[in-house]
Amino acid sequence: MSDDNAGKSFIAYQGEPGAFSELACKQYAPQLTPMPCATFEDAFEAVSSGRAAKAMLPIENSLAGRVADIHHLLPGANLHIIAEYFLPVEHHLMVRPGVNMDQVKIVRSHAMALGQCRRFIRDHGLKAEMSGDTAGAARHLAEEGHDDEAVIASSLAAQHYNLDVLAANIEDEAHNTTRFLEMAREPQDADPDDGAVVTSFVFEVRNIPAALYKAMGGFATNGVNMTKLESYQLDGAFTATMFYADIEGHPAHEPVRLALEELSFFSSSLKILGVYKAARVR
Ligand SMILES: O=C(O)C(=O)C[C@]1(C(=O)O)C=C[C@@H](O)C=C1
Repeated sequence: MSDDNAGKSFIAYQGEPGAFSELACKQYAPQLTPMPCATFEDAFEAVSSGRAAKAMLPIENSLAGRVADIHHLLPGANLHIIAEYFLPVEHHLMVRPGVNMDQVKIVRSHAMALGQCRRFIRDHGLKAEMSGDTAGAARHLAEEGHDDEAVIASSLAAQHYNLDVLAANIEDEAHNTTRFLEMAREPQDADPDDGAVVTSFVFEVRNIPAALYKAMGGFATNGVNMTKLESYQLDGAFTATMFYADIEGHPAHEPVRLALEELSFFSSSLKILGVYKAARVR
């Protein structure tokens, strides 16, 4: 069997079993076996090398905002976005069996998860400490934690590591949702006639007056809706900015084609990351 065939049934994610990313894999791609990876780079590499067919990666959350590392890694990853998936995220506070709330002083979790439960953490006077993923924090607590420590993670993680849930649904808002991107080695462009489509791309402009205004002009004049725009610096000199954008529509549609053409005229680089079915109408 070739390496490609060996990896065909796996979907890579960052974190340990019980992580929200694993939950997203199980819900969106139940036909594939989730493959835990220590870092985002490892998940990208699993797909590039053929050890996994796909990767499922969080890109943004309705409460805590963007997952910064993914935005930095996407442009150079040489993978393609083939789908998006919105996972409602419910957080639970869990402890070693028998521990009660009065004993808990420290809470550990992924930075994004801590950011989604700020109110609970503050109201209970807990000291927040970051860990690589929610489920890894749960495993660590179960294996070698102390009674003054708690973890914020999924109910799947509580079951997996046999922890007691002390408080359920502690996210700051009930709408707490994380948007995931499914990535693959080859593009799988959506059919232009198959309903709502998202096109994702990165582009670079020089840090000079009106550079972004000009780059965006074609989207305004052609009536193309932009649903996400993130910027980040490319070097320590702060002379060039990379932008990540999502727009509604397919490059085969005339307004999108014209807008992208105008963008490429005003930007120093433009790379389409994926053209895929919209999971939600924005
Ligand atoms: O730590 C996990 O459980 C993850 O899957 C990571 C992650 C994230 O990076 O945003 C995924 C979804 C939730 O928003 C919280 C954490």
